[in-house]
Amino acid sequence: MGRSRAVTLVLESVRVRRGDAVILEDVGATIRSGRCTAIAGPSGAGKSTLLRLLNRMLEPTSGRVLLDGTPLPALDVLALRRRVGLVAQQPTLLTDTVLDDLRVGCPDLTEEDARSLLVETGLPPTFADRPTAGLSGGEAQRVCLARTLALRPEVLLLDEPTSALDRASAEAIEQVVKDLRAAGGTAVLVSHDTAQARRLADDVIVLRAGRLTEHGPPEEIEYLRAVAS
Ligand SMILES: Nc1ncnc2c1ncn2[C@@H]1O[C@H](COP(=O)(O)OP(=O)(O)OP(=O)(O)O)[C@@H](O)[C@H]1O
Repeated sequence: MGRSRAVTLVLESVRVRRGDAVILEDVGATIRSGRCTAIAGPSGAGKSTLLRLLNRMLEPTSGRVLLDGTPLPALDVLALRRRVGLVAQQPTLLTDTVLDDLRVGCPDLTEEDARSLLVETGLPPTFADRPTAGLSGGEAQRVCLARTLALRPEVLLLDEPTSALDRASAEAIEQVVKDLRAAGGTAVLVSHDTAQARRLADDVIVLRAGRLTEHGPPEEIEYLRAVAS
């Protein structure tokens, strides 16, 4: 499935507050098009928060996020979320069967395409017929990934996509990221798995306590050396 084109996301002095708590402070970064960027850092550093800013699941308290130079609030939010698809750590399934779920944003998706999207994410094609109730966390997350891929996003945002998976299933997800990149798409991946970040990422952003402390190619990132997995 081809994706239309790669896009660049820019964060400008982004700050996120929740009550008195500062979750992100003065974060500035350019997420390059056609690349895979991994967001790394300790638990609670603000990684998921940063990811959610990139398709307006969350608004910054101050600062801006731009897509190809346009501030996100100037774009239609549903169109934005089709272009910049987020697969959350806690997946939400919306309908009764997997096939219906894959068709939520894409009603014309053929059964054949639905089954091949499932295979892409490491699930058997027969999964299309399964009820969504009772899926495991890892299965539900992969159905959400397949649902997002059905929209052919230009940017794929993945929050810990393999933390609940065995090695073979995780490899399927890593292949999805590689294929997207090979097709010119952009991926942003939150991962605690530093070996995975080294395998997949062209660029790594490190957050610590809400601040961006490192940004560059994996071989230059001290955090990946310090926290080897
Ligand atoms: N709605 C909220 N209200 C208050 N604090 C919040 C809220 N959402 C997130 N936080 C806090 O913001 C901080 C960053 O959360 P976030 O989920 O972005 O971290 P993370 O780096 O993705 O963590 P993990 O690796 O554990 O998933 C955490 O301390 C979290 O408790």
